[in-house]
Amino acid sequence: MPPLSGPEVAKHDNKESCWVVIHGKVYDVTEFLPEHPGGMKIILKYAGKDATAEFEPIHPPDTLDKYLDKSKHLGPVDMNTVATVEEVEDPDETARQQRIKDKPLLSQCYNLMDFESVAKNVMKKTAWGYYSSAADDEITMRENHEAFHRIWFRPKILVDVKTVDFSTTMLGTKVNMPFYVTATALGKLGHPEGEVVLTRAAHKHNVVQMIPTLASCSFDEIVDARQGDQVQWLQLYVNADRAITERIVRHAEARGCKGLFITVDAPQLGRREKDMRSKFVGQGSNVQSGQDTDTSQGAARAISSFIDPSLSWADIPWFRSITKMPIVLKGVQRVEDVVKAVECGIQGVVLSNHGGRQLDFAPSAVEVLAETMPVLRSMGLENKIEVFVDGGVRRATDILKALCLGAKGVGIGRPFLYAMSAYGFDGVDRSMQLLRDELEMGMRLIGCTSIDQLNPSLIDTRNLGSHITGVPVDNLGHKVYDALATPAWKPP
Ligand SMILES: Cc1cc2c(cc1C)[n+](S(=O)(=O)[O-])c1c(=O)[nH]c(=O)nc-1n2C[C@H](O)[C@H](O)[C@H](O)COP(=O)(O)O
Repeated sequence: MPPLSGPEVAKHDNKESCWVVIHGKVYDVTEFLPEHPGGMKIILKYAGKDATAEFEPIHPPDTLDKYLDKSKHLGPVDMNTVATVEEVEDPDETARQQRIKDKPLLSQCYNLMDFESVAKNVMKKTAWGYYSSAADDEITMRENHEAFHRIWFRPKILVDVKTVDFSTTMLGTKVNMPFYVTATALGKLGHPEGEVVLTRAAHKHNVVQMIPTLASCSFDEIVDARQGDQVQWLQLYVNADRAITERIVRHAEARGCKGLFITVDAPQLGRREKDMRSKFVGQGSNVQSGQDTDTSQGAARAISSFIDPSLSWADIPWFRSITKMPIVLKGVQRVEDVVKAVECGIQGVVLSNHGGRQLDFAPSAVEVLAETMPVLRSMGLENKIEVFVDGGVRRATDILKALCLGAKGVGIGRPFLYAMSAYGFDGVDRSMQLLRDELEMGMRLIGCTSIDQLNPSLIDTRNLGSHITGVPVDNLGHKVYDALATPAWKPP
């Protein structure tokens, strides 16, 4: 059968008959329109045209094979005859391209915040809006980082610190540094290759990568990018259709994942206004024409309608029945739930508030950690469960403070996304090298030569719980902090 022609495809450009072109193939998405989590508008914008550029960053390549009935796969099209959506000349985009050309040299990035600063300038609005956004007033996102500033060290002196070793183990895996690449969705919003860039950097530095359910790359692409005995964990959003969840978990175990991290702080994805705004701005033409644009759908809300809000402790035995992987609950926010996790036979928890992207005014992970570890020790449970933290970690001193409090390891999210978005693999590689250098310096200066020497006596947490205490001015953080991304309207 000869390929379809562009004019033929262009006839199907409405709600009654909607065909799109993706990677040179035609798909009839008419019946799917009302089910699209991102709403109908964004598909109809590309009806009868080539939608590849819009589709690619948000959807893993196997999405259509997995979720669109084969009868709707209409076959190849002659791409020379296909209309594209003429993007109106966007002066902002022209200016962004110039900022990319003018960005600092990679060697001029000296810390994780430097990458955030560059990323803010070079990323597309939608990508920056999605990565940098957090819930409501973003108080918890800022508190995550500021809480570390309320912890001070009590360093030891005259310790032979000639040789320092900051390797450790996490869920039985030996890693070179006590942090891992945590799960963050939609990697291709920041870099055309997406999460496999993080896979390569994690391999080079022998740290673990947590594969997100909502990755832009397919799960198998990310696993196939693994090298040697590199270890990966799976982050799971539980689907209301448990058969789909079971299939995902069993496949991850079969592909060699060494941990199942069930995200428990997101029965519904949080309300992230920068994400919503930038999605709104992303449909700028609607704004200019005064058309009503669906602003209820940031990227987050649009891609997460499958998540099951009914997930509960009652589901834990079922999870234990379908996998032998260690199970970790990601997004635990109070010590009572850590104790309950131990009672349920769970191997680990990540104390986390999702980078502030869920419940605003949730406590910082490090504050929950300071509350949790003494209780576990008093109950003789500290060795029954591995406790990880994530959120706001931007310095090796943040990592060392968490380990002194008793954390097994630390997850890092946005910094690696920003490094990837600004400089690709080289950016993530340098960010991990910078953390390595800071870890070595930090261990030496607090007088420790190995991770097992880190303990609560090396820190002063008396102010940790006082949220109104004056904290050192976080100049770097304030400089890059972006309260509004780009407002959907120009203030008068
Ligand atoms: C920055 C970011 C975080 C996301 C994230 C996406 C981005 C862009 N996404 S989200 O779209 O649903 O919100 C996920 C996710 O897929 N699953 C998850 O468990 N955590 C998700 N998180 C939370 C992440 O795993 C860490 O908890 C958080 O990033 C730690 O804070 P920092 O960014 O300050 O390191």
